[in-house]
Amino acid sequence: MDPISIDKLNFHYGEGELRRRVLRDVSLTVHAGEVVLLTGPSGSGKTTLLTLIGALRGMQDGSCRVLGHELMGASERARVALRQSIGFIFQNHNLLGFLTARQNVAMSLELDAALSEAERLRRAGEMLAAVGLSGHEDKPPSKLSGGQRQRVAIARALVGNPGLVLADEPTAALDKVSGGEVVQQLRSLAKSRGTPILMVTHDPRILDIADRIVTMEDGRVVETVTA
Ligand SMILES: Nc1ncnc2c1ncn2[C@@H]1O[C@H](COP(=O)(O)OP(=O)(O)OP(=O)(O)O)[C@@H](O)[C@H]1O
Repeated sequence: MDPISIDKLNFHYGEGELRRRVLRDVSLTVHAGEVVLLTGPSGSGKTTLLTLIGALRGMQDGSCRVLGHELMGASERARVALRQSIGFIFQNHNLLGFLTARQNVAMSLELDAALSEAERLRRAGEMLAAVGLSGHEDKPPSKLSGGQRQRVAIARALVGNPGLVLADEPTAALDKVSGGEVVQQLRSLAKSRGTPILMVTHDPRILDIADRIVTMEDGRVVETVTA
C-alpha cells in the first residue's frame, strides 16, 4: 500500500466572486519509505496540498488516500484519528515554551493511554538522544539554538512511530549549515524506520536529500524528478 495516493484532487478557497481555485487536478503518489520534496513558487498550492494530506482540512473534490484511509468524505472524527498516525514538522517548530525539550517530545505520546508518564518521558529521552540532543533534555526551547529546536520538533514528530511525516518548510528559519544538518538527520532517521516523508520546501540547499522532487505551479503538478 502506498502511504499517499492522490487522484485528480481539486480545491478552492472562498465562494462566489471570491472563489479561487488553488489546486487543479493534482495526482501524486508517495511510495513506502520514500522522501519526496514538494517545491514551486510561492502561492502554487504546496501548503494547501500538505494540509489536505495531513487531514487538517476537509477535501472538496477528487481522491486522497493516506495510510489506507480515503479522506474524501471522511468525518472530522476519522480525520482526527488519522492525524494521530502522522508526524508533523512546521517552520516555526511550534514547541511549547513552558515545557522542557523532553516534555515537548513526550507530549505527543499523551494520546497513547497504554503508556505511563515515566515510559513516555523515557521514550522522549531516547528520541532526543537519537537527534543528538543528549544533555539538553531538561532545557526549555528558549535555551536552545534554532537548529536544536528544530531537532526537538523532529524528535516530537518521530517518537510515536508515525506512518508518515509531513514537513512544511522545516529549514526556513535556519542558516545553511544547521538547515542541512537537520534535514539530513530527519532523512536518516526516517530511512532507518522506513517512514515516508513529504516535505514542502523553497530551500534549494536541501534538494539533495530527496528521492524525488515534485514541482507545483499555479495549483498543478508540473514536474517530477527522480534523484
Ligand atoms: N485560508 C485561505 N483563504 C484564502 N486563500 C488562501 C488561504 N490559504 C492560502 N490561500 C491562497 O491559496 C494560494 C495557495 O496558497 P498556499 O499557501 O497553498 O501556497 P504555497 O505554494 O504553499 O505558498 P508559499 O510557498 O508562499 O507558502 C495562495 O494564492 C494563497 O494566497
